[in-house]
Amino acid sequence: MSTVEFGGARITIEDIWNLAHRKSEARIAGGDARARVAHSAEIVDGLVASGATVYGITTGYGDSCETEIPAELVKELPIHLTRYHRCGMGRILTDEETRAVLAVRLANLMQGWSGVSVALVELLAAMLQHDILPEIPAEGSVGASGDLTPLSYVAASLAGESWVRFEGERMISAKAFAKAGIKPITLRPKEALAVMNGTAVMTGLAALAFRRAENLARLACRITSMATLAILGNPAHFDKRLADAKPHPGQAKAMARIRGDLKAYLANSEPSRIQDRYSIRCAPHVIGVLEDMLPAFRGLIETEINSANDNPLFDPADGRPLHGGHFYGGHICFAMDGLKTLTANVADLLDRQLALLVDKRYSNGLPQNLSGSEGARAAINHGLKAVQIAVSAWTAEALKLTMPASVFSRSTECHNQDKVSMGTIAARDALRVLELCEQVAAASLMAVTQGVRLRQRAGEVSAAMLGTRLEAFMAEAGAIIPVLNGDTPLDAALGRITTAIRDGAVVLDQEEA
Ligand SMILES: N[C@@H](Cc1ccc(O)cc1)C(=O)O
Repeated sequence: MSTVEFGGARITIEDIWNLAHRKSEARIAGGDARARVAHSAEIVDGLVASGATVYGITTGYGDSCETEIPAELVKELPIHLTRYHRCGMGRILTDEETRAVLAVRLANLMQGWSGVSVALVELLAAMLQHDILPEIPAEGSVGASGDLTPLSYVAASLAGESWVRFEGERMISAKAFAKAGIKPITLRPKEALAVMNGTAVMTGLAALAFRRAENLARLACRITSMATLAILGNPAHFDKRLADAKPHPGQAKAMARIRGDLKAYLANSEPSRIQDRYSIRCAPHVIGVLEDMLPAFRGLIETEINSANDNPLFDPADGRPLHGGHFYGGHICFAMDGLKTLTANVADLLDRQLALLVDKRYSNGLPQNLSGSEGARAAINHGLKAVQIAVSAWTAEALKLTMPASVFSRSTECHNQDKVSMGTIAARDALRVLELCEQVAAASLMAVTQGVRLRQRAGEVSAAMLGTRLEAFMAEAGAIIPVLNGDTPLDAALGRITTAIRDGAVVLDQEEA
């Protein structure tokens, strides 16, 4: 297993993905990184000893920042923060999502600006190593004192309170730690705030959503190539000269992938129509917007991962507390609002392609509903009729969720948090939209594969037209995509294909021709 080192090089989305899927192991870097963290904790110790007034250490939280905490109660303040914030509701984050959240928070705290101890970051790393996963309810964050409520479950579990999942069982974290041979910590001044007052939930979810969107963009190109072949469409729509004439790089990339897939088809066929409908001809223009925005989204997500985003921060140079608002998740919110709109548009594109494929009036000779049934029994078989209806439902649901979350800011917490990001809602929406998009992509994959198979059976697509790349894909995808010659329930197969897409197991050999 590879290692992701925290406190060393910049942490990437791929690092978070690999940790979330247990393909990598977390480790705290030695030397400077630990020293940085230790120094930050010493700054807090010094401030407490000096009797200085520091927000969240010697004051109440949020709007209660003018309440002074009696010196003898300063130590007790942190655990209170973890307790009163544990009012989360909704679904519990999945194992992958929870690991992503832990990993992002670890990356944030390792910056050395947050005043936490080495023991705390080591315990967070140990939770990842032992796979002790706090139960984090998804709802209750406005995304701008960071993710206070969901992260309170992480802070509480570090202190031995609150539920975790460990070795397939649900238990209080202290018990899981004992089983794993590690110890909970007593949260020191500032530590609960440092864990909770930041953007790690939305950012962890965003990292996962990003990877899935990236896969979806590639897959949508392959599905478009297969759909073009299935309707015997015109591969010249993806000509390099067209790409050069309007050179958005992401769009050009999508065009190049499709062109690469259809090289053999272009060389060995005559187009049936001078121009195909937009869902084919403009596919690179839909997928391309997503492709063009992904690098920008990556930049926003990775900057957030590699940032200190709580409050207050402590200047490592002179130990001064810096009171600011870095817990505000506006960048992640916009990335996720954008991502969900762009991915839902891809689902819509695939839904329209499927509408062409199942309809005899538009499919250029494919059987109605792509049914593979022949002879007298064809009358009782309905092919992918219901699958197409379902795809329309999934697409509509995805499109409905594209309402931007960021515009729903509302003043809360006695008007201390009077402008908030709602980034966590945007990230959750994005994941749900992706789930629906992956279902649409699974059904589309099933349909285009069926379409090409039917053409092969009818002798209308030869091996020369298919080319080696699509032939290999047909063989590989064929392992999970059933041949549909008669009506049969397709839910289990769709479930398997969807899971393979979500986990990145549908590997595409794409050449950008
Ligand atoms: N820490 C936030 C506010 C906050 C923290 C905890 C709360 O319960 C409420 C608000 C700030 O810096 O303003």
